[in-house]
Amino acid sequence: MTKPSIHFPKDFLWGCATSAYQIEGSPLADGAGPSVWHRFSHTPGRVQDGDTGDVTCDHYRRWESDVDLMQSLGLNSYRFSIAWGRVLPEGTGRVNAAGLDFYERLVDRLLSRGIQPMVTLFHWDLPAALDDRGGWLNRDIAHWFAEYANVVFRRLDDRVKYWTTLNEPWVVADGGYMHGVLAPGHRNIFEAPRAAHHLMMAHGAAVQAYRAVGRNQIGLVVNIEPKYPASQSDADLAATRRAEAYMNRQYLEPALLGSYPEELHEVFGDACPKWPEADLKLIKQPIDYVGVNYYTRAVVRSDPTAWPLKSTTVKQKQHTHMETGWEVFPQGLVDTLLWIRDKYGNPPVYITENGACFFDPPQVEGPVLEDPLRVDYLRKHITAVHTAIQRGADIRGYFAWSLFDNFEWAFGFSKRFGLVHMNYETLKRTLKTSAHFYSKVIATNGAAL
Ligand SMILES: OC[C@@H]1[C@@H](O)[C@H](O)[C@@H](O)c2[nH]c(CCc3ccccc3)c[n+]21
Repeated sequence: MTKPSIHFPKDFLWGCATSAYQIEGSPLADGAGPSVWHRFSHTPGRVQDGDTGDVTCDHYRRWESDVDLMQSLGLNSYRFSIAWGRVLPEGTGRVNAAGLDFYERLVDRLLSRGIQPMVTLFHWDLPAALDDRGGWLNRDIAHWFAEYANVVFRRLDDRVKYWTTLNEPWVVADGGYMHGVLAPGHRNIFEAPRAAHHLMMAHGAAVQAYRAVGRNQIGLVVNIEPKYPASQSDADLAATRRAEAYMNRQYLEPALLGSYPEELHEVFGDACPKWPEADLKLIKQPIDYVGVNYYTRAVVRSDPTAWPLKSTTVKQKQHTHMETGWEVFPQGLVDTLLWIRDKYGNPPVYITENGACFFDPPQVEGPVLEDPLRVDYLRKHITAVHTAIQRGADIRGYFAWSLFDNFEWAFGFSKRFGLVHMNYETLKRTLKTSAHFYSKVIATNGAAL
């Protein structure tokens, strides 16, 4: 039987995603202020092998040829983030013209090559000067973030059609304040829900500010990892509900519904704050789309000794090279997209990140580097997106994570997610077979799957 031909919607966005601290390098160039990730990566023991974002892909200096590479792949869109500290070195107040100019030139070159920018305002690299004032633990950060957002909206909204306020507030709150494995490295269950709440207030304040000056689309990007119970026991079912509330609903529901899931009381216990209704009204500003970052699923088992969720995830069969062994599970993406369709009124969705790191085979030099496992991963997950579209989910774009191998936060350069290989000594970019595969998928709007 011939394979049914796959086609995506006519104006579907096909892109790659990156973030400022992970690819730019030159973190203090041209008047930029340091971020919490500059400090964190320069703190011994925080990042594997002592890696930092000082150079990484050197995109801050190679951006012109990098945009040309994106064009050669046939991308019609590119998701990147703006480093807050390049624009406002102290986080508020003084604007650093050179920083804003860099992003304006990048946007102009993307548009000249037929590539739509999707711009993230915050992808974890908070200005260190604001962390010194309490950072995400200070309620004033909602105003600080809206001030920064306004500076960028006023300069670029005539050319940027797709804005994102925050990338993955869950990772910032869980990694940066609950477990302390990401910047700013706090391990405190009383801080985590407050950081989470202030992140969402900042999101709301920026969306509210956008409605006064912006004419395009703005949304929130969340990481969703669907949770499946390891058994049908009451304990495993309850643990799965807690895990789903803590990661997948804690941010989506205040943004879309104006309320927090009840299960958070079980997670945070007496650390669970009570928030004024006005806060939730601010957070629930109407947004134009939901950005979903999907990588894997979690099979959840109750574990009363595990902090703070009293649950653990059960390792599955085929998984990627991520330390936690992220399972390759494309059905989880279908389930996630249909869950959003059904539970939140079928909002417009972009898959703002999807990808995998594998132990790619030993890299021999040459025009193309073989990465068959990544090709298989992308094929299965892009097919999953198509399945969800056929079943009525309103999916409008897909961004592969990532364009380049890059700085993978606390894992440093040890994890490679790129469709394009990065040689960190020579900074040579080399396409992998996954880049060629993705180019064909884009050129045929999905038919080449
Ligand atoms: O780890 C790969 C990428 C990062 O490089 C991006 O900066 C970040 O946006 C991003 N988020 C996720 C998923 C977050 C997650 C972490 C832990 C467990 C489940 C999901 C994966 N990634």
